[in-house]
Amino acid sequence: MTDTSRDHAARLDAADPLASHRSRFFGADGAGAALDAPAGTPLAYFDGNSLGRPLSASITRIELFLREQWGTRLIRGWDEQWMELPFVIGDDLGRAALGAAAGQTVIGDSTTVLLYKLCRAAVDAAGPDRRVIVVDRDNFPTDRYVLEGIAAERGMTLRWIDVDTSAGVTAEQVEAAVGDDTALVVLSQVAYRSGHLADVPRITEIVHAAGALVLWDLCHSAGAVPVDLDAWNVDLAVGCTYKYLNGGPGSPAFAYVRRDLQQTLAQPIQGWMGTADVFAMGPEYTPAAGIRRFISGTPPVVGMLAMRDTIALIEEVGITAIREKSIALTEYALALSAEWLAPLGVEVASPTDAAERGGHVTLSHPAMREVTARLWADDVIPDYRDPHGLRIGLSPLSTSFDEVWLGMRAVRDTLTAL
Ligand SMILES: Cc1ncc(COP(=O)(O)O)c(C=O)c1O
Ligand SMILES: Nc1c(O)cccc1C(=O)C[C@H](N)C(=O)O
Repeated sequence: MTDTSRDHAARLDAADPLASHRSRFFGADGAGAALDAPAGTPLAYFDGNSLGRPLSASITRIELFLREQWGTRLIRGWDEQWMELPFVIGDDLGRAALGAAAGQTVIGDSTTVLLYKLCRAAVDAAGPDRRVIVVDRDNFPTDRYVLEGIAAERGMTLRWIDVDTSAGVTAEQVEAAVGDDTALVVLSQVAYRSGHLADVPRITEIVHAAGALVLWDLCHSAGAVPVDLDAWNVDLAVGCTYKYLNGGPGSPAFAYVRRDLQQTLAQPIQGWMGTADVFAMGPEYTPAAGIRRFISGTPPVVGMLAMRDTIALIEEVGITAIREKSIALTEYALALSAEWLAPLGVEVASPTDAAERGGHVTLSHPAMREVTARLWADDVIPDYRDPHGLRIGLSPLSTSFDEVWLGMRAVRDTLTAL
């Protein structure tokens, strides 16, 4: 039996070693609704896995940038520091949250565009007998669509792994899907619908044993679950920065390319910023050595600023402590669901074992689309994903147990009132 009282949520917050970090996020101080937040600030925000809250430090950072960097240094800023930002921030992110040594992570483009660039480069580097790309049917739409496009462009075949929407891809399924015809496998570490956490090291090993490359989509993992790309011998990875990294709407994505692959991969969008000598402006494209070759055009500098504060915070707190809080939050949401929502017919559409779950949980009921619309009207913000899924994203650094309690109570009351 879970203690469903609000006092219990307060006790969990009091015992939470990460609780103080919540007040560093704009509009999220205190427990539950922020006392001094602008009108319309959510009572409970369960969508940090779609768009994270801003850190107050980022508001200051962006304002200062406008005044002291763009406004003052103007074009000189490129030489002084902006040109290197994709690599400087990439290295910071790699160190703080991806287990990636310097020189392998870059910030730029959207996840969709980086995914295209790396997947095209990977399949073009495969031998002529490797004409198959393996992907799961429940991978995020952009991953599936990008691969459909690449397969059509390159005359390749997609091999689909069937996955239940409340589960995720297993090592056994990947083992059965790969072979000596496989060029590339593309999977998400945390499934966007169910929150299933894939066994990245084991699956990576299986793909390598078949002689193929693997790309991991880390959109729903970076900043919420431990990632150890170098130690796991991952080939390629991409991910969003506007979710658990709080980079802001449309902030540029990150790409990881293992060092020893960088010289052999040719990415398809050959732009001047990826060349060996950008301002030589030579007659033809000569790719830069190293990770620079994976960028194409001018770095989106303003969009890269806010994520710096979260990356610094992750480094300060440590991803292990963040994961512990994340597990405690999802366990608490599931416990409240068992007490309050299961009797109303709600089912859990996420792994119940915390070791197999990322930072969000999905609760299923035929009325969830309608419930989500009503919750939004009441400033309680989860999101809805077919079929029937209320997705509850619990960003570990900015979410309190009291916020979970308030939001889950609102779900219960909304469902009851239908
Ligand atoms: C798992 C996953 N992959 C890819 C994307 C696409 O990212 P973007 O729209 O920034 O290209 C998202 C989010 O939108 C996502 O959740
Ligand atoms: N990128 C988004 C957007 O521009 C609008 C609304 C939602 C998003 C998201 O990121 C959705 C998210 N990737 C998902 O897992 O569903």
